[in-house]
Amino acid sequence: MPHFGDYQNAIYNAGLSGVIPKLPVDYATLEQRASAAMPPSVLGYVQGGCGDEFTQDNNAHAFRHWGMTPRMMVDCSRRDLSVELFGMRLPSPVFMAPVGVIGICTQDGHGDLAAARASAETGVPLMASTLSNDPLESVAGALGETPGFFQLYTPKDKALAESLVRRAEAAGYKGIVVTLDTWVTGWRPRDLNVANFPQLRGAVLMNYFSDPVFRAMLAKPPEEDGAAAVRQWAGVFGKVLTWDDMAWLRSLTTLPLILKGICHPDDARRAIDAGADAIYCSNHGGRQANGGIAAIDMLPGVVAAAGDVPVLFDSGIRSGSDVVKAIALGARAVGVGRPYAYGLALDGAAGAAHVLRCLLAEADLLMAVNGWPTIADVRAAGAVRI
Ligand SMILES: Cc1cc2nc3c(=O)[nH]c(=O)nc-3n(C[C@H](O)[C@H](O)[C@H](O)COP(=O)(O)O)c2cc1C
Ligand SMILES: O=C(O)C(=O)c1ccccc1
Repeated sequence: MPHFGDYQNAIYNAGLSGVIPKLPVDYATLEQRASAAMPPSVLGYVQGGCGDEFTQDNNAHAFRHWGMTPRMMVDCSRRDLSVELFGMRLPSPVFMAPVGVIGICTQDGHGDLAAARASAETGVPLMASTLSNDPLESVAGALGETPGFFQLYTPKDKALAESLVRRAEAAGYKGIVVTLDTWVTGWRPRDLNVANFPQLRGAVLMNYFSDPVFRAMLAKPPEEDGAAAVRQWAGVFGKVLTWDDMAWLRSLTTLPLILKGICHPDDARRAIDAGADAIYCSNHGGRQANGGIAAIDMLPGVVAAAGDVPVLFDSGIRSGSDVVKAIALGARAVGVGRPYAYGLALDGAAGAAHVLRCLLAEADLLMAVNGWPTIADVRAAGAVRI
């Protein structure tokens, strides 16, 4: 049976013929390489966060304050990293978080398709953002056998929201992720200092421009008057959602409904009472609010409140060990954000696939060393504050 950890052997064996990995295997070097290669405006948008980026830094740093105790003399020669989610069996607990500018992370402007191909290649699901350079149908078409999820930014216009969800259902996505924390953009000094917001420059709006409800709002089609289409987008982008909207959100789809951005146990309980199928604990990678608490430190409270309802997690995952810690703290599945965006920027689909394979290899080998043959064993072992 192949293991994710086999990627390590593949690297060492290639070294015997003088071949070293095209991209680094660690996040710090990957980020450095991406910083040198990406256009400064795109890099600033991806790498930056809210305020002085304390929350963003803390998201990653906080993993150092959680530790795990190894167990010996356990037969870990076969490992199984698969998890069950919404009745599907996923090969690993890792997914690609929705990242709305991956379209412009590759030089050809088709980073969304490249991410979808990386998903097809690795079996790591993609959460396809509403903000995409290719229509959600084309992205779905590149996912191969790997299940995909559609992330909805709920527009002010309900008919447009419904149209996007119908399209996602028709395209075969397996769940709808509604992001709650970004109806307005957080204060992002890196972007503000260069007055750059890619969406207002017309980037990554193809799901809107291809939507019949959106197009009907325009005097002229986006192909004829791009500036007016962007203005219309800015006017319609972000609906202020309240709990009163929950019944409507739930009624939008019979697919699993996942609420992204929940960090407070009371919000988790309320979402579940109102029919959410999963809670997605995330602080948007520290891009939205510079509140200070690392997302991983809020995960245990959300997991306790959610009971049997699956909790997904992202914000600060930089390594396989981070993945394992998040699972130990109760996440059913773990999202990766910036790391795969850098992989895309440096080497397209192959770069993203490499980043994911490295994370999975490290997670698998950590489980092997620490005596946890399955994800259930990781969860049972737990993690402690150090
Ligand atoms: C450049 C960028 C764009 C993002 N766009 C979206 C988006 O369109 N929808 C969404 O729900 N989250 C979006 N996110 C947030 C990610 O889904 C995720 O919460 C975050 O990246 C996790 O933190 P990490 O990048 O530090 O791992 C974006 C994040 C980044 C870095
Ligand atoms: O950049 C982001 O994090 C993001 O998701 C977003 C999307 C649209 C408007 C503002 C922020």
